[in-house]
Amino acid sequence: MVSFFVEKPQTMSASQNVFVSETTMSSIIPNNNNNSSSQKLPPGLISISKKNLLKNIDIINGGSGQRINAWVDSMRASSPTHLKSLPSSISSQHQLNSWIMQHPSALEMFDRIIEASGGKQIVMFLDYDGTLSPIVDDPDKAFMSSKMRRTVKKLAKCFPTAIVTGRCIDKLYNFVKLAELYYAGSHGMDIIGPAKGFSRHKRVKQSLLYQPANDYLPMIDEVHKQLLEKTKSTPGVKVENHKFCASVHFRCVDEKKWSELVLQVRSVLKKFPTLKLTQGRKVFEIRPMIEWDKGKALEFLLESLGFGNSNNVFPVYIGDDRTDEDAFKMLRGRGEGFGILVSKFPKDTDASYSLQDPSEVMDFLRRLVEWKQMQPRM
Ligand SMILES: O=P(O)(O)OC[C@H]1O[C@H](O[C@H]2O[C@H](CO)[C@@H](O)[C@H](O)[C@H]2O)[C@H](O)[C@@H](O)[C@@H]1O
Repeated sequence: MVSFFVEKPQTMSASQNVFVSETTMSSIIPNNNNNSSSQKLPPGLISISKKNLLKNIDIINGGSGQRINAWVDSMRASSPTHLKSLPSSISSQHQLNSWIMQHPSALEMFDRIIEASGGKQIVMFLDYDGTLSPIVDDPDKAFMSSKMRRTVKKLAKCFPTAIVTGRCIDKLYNFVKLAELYYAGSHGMDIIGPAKGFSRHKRVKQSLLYQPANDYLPMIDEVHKQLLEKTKSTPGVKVENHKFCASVHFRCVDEKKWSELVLQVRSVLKKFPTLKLTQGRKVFEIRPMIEWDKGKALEFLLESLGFGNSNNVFPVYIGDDRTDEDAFKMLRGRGEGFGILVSKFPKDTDASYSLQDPSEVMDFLRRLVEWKQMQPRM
């Protein structure tokens, strides 16, 4: 259930408090909150196989120690560098090589990628944390290097470029400071287009494109407040308000305290049945239970750019996180463009290529800029 390499991203529903493996969805859980046993899936409601439902039934009924352990296992698995999450067989060079063969380096395959784009309009989608900036302990210090900023600025001159992130746009903009980009903050629930004016230091007014979770604003404020209060006794925890979602970081929480943290988070979420919980890199993400994610944001942006029904577009999405898988999957489904996973470790992914870290991301973006600048102007 929790092996990092074989499972798709997991979602924990706040309303039902069950683990849901998105790979095994088959039948639909009746919505306990409205006593409906209808088989119709309301927007945002998740489905789960009967087998998994039975397996997780004790969570619905209050949860046992065993289930709390499942949460903790999943927290361990959220970091591929965590030794306990690495099945021993994966450590073999053979397995590693075979993963790399399936997800070759986007740098090494650069020429083939350009060939595949076949003269179509390349549109760039970039995740922020772990993609444009290195992962650090303090989320408030996840600075982007000036070299990376200059590279992204040049990239945006060559191709429409968007940053798609779990962070809220204001916090993200403080790091990126590029008014010429599209931004999809709060996991794509806050989308804005490039500003007309430019300012390096101040966020100038940008055109608002889309906010599908507007109704949830007061609820996110409230859940953020309650999470802060509830978790304050746990050393190292960090709770962030990202406007349309909230994050509870456990990167700096002693592993011995993880089950305590799970209980704290769960006790708050029980009161918010229309919020769901997903997991990123050593972080719980609390999000509205609506059918919207980074993949939907990508699709929305392509449509806004005029490529809704066009086959003359080649979107490239670069990201490192479980939440980026929604965008990778969307691209696979559309059959155009592809995803690039930023990871040094094998992961189950819908991305086609890989890059090891943000410095390789920068090299790849630079090569794209150089290639574009060498093309004859149309
Ligand atoms: O979609 P992203 O741009 O990748 O944002 C996802 C989360 O990123 C941040 O957390 C991650 O980066 C932190 C700084 O390096 C790190 O300390 C943390 O462990 C990572 O999970 C951000 O703080 C979260 O709120 C975002 O949801």
